[in-house]
Amino acid sequence: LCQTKEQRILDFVLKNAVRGDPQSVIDNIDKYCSQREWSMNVGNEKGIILDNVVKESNPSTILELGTYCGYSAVRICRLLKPGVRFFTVEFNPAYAAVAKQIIEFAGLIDKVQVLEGSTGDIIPQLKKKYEVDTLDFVFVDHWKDKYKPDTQLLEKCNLLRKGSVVLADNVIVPGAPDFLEYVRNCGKYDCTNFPSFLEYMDEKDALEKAVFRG
Ligand SMILES: O=C(NCCCOCn1ccc2cnccc21)c1cc(-c2ccc(F)cc2)cc(O)c1O
Ligand SMILES: [Mg+2]
Repeated sequence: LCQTKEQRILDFVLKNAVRGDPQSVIDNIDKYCSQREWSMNVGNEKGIILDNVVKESNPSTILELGTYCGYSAVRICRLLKPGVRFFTVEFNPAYAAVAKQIIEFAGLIDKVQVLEGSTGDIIPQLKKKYEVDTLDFVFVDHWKDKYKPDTQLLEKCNLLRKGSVVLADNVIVPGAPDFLEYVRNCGKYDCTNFPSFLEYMDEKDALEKAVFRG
């Protein structure tokens, strides 16, 4: 019996999507969350912007902060060439469990490492424990008050290089005002705002792209 919304989303995907077909996984999560139960996936409108930024960055090492059910992990990884590494950090073990099953069903689990824990603990481990040199692309989609401190932590840990792309969800709703002020005014990033809509709603939201100047 599916007790949680996340388990119901997983169940819908397992029943209705095509195993090994990432697009059908994406389409079915969007179908369930627009018709039955709203949930905080980046969604299709912002997802198309995410796709375009990923394609133009052509990244080899990617970090995602906030896995949730794995929707954006599937969206990003379906576009990546073989041999790239995708790390995604999830705080909530129940979300991580659902995400792993959805990523596996999509056929992308070999590219993905789901790291369970807090960004504050995991980011400082990336170089030594996970053999990361620098990150080409970071998708920021976790607690909105951690966007700024975690971006500063990425800098402090020397995980960003000239041209590293930091793409942040929800900079309008729920909003990340201190993050926006920081990346736009600290002088270390070239920023672009992409107006869009909150997933499955008519409310305005936006993504912010901040390219590290090195
Ligand atoms: O809250 C949101 N996301 C964050 C989840 C927890 O993240 C916690 N978390 C995940 C890894 C991780 C690692 N370390 C610490 C905390 C860590 C979020 C919320 C909304 C939203 C919009 C309108 C509403 F009326 C209500 C909610 C929309 C979104 O797109 C979101 O992404
Ligand atoms: Mg979000």
